[in-house]
Amino acid sequence: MLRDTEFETRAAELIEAGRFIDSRGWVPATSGNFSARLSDGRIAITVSGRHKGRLRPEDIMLVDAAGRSLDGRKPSAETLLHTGIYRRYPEAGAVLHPHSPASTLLSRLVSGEVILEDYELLKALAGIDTHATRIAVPIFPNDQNIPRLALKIEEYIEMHGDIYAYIIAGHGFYTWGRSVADALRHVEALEFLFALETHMHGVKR
Ligand SMILES: CSCCC(=O)C(=O)COP(=O)(O)O
Ligand SMILES: [Zn+2]
Repeated sequence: MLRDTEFETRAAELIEAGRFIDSRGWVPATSGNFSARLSDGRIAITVSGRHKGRLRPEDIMLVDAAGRSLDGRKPSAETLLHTGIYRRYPEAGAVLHPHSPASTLLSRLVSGEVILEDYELLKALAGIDTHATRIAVPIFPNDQNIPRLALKIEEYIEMHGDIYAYIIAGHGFYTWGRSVADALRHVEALEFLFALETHMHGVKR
């Protein structure tokens, strides 16, 4: 059988990203999910329920652009959030979803949206070249009905324009990038900024 080298390369990148994200404590107890889009439109995504810091090659599977399993296994319960992002952002090559403490806590302190502005680290986000930037990260109420949540997110972007990330309240956040490395840089930068915002809320109280 022919080897699917692009799939294997992306899977290896997702496994490495998972190790890093777990080393920071951002995917505890099997939480989180990761994906990368291949050049033919198929999506490499984590199998549901696996520990994302201890992924093996067999823990990454393939779905089509609509999120249907291509090998009979069960993809992430949140696959439709990944496919929604890929549909909206044709340049996106990877989506990462950590259950990070700062994003989760911040969503308890702030409702509606988190505003990030005047931080040098905003320049870690693709296309931003000055700290004098203001971005809104929307916070959506958590929902066990993933198709409904995906639709809500799609409608928000349709109405408000492009975003870099979104938080699901009491749950975690989603961000993406052209490559796994880009998406991982976004995860790291955003989690740092969410932590600062969380501390600032404590200081202001
Ligand atoms: C134990 S975390 C609950 C499910 C979740 O939010 C998550 O990110 C992991 O689900 P998956 O099906 O992708 O393993
Ligand atoms: Zn989750």
